[in-house]
Amino acid sequence: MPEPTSPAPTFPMHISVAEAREMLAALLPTPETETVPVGQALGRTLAADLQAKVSHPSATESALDGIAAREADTLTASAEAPVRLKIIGESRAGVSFDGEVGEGQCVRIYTGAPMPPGVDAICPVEELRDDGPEHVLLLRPAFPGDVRPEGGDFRAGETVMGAGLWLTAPRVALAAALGHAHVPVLRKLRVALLSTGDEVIEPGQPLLPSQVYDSNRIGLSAMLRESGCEVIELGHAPDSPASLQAAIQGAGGADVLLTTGGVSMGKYDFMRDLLIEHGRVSFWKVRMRPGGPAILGGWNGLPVFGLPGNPVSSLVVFHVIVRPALTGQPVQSLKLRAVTPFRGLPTKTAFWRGVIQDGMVSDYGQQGSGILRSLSDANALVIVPEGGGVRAGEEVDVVLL
Ligand SMILES: Nc1nc2c(c(=O)[nH]1)N[C@H]1C(S)=C(S)[C@@H](COP(=O)(O)OP(=O)(O)OC[C@H]3O[C@@H](n4cnc5c(N)ncnc54)[C@H](O)[C@@H]3O)O[C@H]1N2
Ligand code: MOO
Repeated sequence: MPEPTSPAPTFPMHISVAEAREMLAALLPTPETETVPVGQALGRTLAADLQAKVSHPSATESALDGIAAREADTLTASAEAPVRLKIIGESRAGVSFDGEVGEGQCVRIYTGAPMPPGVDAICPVEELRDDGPEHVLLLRPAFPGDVRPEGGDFRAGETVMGAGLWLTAPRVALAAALGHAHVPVLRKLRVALLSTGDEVIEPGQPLLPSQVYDSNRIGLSAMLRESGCEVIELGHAPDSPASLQAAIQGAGGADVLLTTGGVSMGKYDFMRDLLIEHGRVSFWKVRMRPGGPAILGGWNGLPVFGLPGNPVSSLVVFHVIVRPALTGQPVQSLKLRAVTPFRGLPTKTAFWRGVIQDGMVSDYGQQGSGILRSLSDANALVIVPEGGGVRAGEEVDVVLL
């Protein structure tokens, strides 16, 4: 049965989630590179490979607080027959011991301190007894394994981080450890955001019958910022072609416009016809639930992605289509055992909300696309492929929310 569109659709319909993601990504510009202080690089995409400017550790060092000795001198040490060594100095992080350690000698050493020449092993303080001011008794042998070799983490000149890497907090720390005060990153994508609908009002205003607070715009704006984007807030437009058109014109300078609402079949859903008349439609409808009515098109060269108005649908479409396209980072899924069954749909991939507990996932229960509290209570999307279905006890693919 063809969809009741007017004129007859000349664009792809009912495409797969992967196709939708690829088509959106293909319309986005490749952003230029800019340089930012490493402390401000969180959530950005690395634009070039990063080489280590230094080695880490910069010298062979101790992993423990104790004494540094020659392993061979300590092999017979035990609680019953301790080995006695002479302390000839101290090496601590930042202040190394310059002399050479000879047979029967040791130095006090602390975690991160360089190993003096001549020693190769560590005995920790827990296994030592003082024997006068200048000697120490070892209750067990010193171990070479408690030494961190120079360059054991990375070596100067080595390429440690690759272009395209998403800069998480640990990766920002690594870039700093490599010696980079500034890092090259892709410019933030500028994403214009518009919510639509006559019934949608700002939180804080009194709610009249049949109105709803604009939660989508707040949630999408937050998710965009989490995804390393610059958000151009276009606010909200009522359901009329003229106001939508005026609002879309306001997206000048953006790399892409995201809208929410007005993409389905209702008399007041204008997004599709507006794009058909004034722009272009790349696809309408994705074989997924929730989120089926999503639309992609263009308006005077500006890519326009219309998310459905239902709050859960807009979140799910953002998670599995928009975010990966904007960030270039794939959707990460893991396999978990299902506690409850999850139904499949014959012609759609289902993304059901789930709750992960004790390493297993169960159905959140209420799967309606308007159940907003599920976005807070659930912590996973359970993916059931088209025509599939999951029985309790089976493994299922899960995306963390
Ligand atoms: N006859 C059909 N009806 C519907 C179909 C269909 O295929 N045939 N698809 C359904 C599906 S699936 C979805 S999803 C929705 C999507 O519809 P729209 O994108 O046109 O969204 P609206 O009708 O504008 O709103 C739907 C719902 O969401 C609330 N909403 C809208 N914007 C916001 C916002 N910014 N913050 C919070 N809540 C919002 C709105 O009040 C409605 O309750 O269509 C189905 N219908
Ligand atoms: O996405 Mo509609 O997304 O099934 O309510």
